[in-house]
Amino acid sequence: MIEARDLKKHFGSIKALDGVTVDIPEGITLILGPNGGGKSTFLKLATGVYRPSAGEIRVFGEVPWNNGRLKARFGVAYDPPAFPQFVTGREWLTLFAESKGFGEEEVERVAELFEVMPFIDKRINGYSSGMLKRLSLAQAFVGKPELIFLDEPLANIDFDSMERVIEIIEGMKKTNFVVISHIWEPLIPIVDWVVVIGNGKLVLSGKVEEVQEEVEKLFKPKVGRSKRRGSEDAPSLGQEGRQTPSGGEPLEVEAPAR
Ligand SMILES: Nc1ncnc2c1ncn2[C@@H]1O[C@H](COP(=O)(O)OP(=O)(O)OP(=O)(O)O)[C@@H](O)[C@H]1O
Repeated sequence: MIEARDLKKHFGSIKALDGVTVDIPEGITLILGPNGGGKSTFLKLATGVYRPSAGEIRVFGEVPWNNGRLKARFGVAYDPPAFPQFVTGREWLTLFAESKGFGEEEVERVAELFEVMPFIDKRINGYSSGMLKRLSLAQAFVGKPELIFLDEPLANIDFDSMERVIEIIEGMKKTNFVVISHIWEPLIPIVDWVVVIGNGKLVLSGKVEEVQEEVEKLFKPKVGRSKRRGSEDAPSLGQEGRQTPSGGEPLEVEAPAR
């Protein structure tokens, strides 16, 4: 479905993508990688926002750059979402839907799907990050495109909404998805293919069953309690909210307000 051959995108001296060759099949693909690794750049090359510095990318066999006919087959939610500020969510979605040949009914369908209805008639400049994310998801799904690109669809939304987004993606069997997400673990059960991009290069690409172990090694969060905590040379925690550095006066630590 997506073929990249020695794909490069440079911004001055920054090599955002530095020779990526990868084939992404139909289905649901998850793109993973460290911050600044080149994932969003890859997505913007696939959606025709950027033109490659060198190499080639094809989607459904066609070059996306300057290709309105191909882009009409995509839905895209970028991260962070960008909208005009002084229109309402409904006005924006209506304008967007009309540009794709859809009307108010489709606006309400996607707004209900992502629970945008409670704030759809408010101006976008008053939206929270989660509201902006839900509006951007609704926009990407207008007209049930063949291929939907989602950059961080689970960022800034609450747990219930995350579950809902995952269910919606899973339920759309005829739609292909390319999803960039640092919150990857809840997506693994519904994903077919995984691509890892780091430092502008392809790190791995394969069926989820074949690469899951490697992915876990690379991305399982290592954040946790320090092993030093509680050891003899570490500061000891006494009473709640009170830390005692070795050899010093007790240090008052204000407990967070609940
Ligand atoms: N328009 C741009 N102009 C200049 N540099 C850019 C531009 N877009 C991306 N970059 C740079 O290219 C590199 C790759 O960025 P990219 O946004 O593709 O990474 P990413 O993998 O999506 O990162 P993250 O996980 O942090 O979103 C970074 O060094 C970034 O600063």
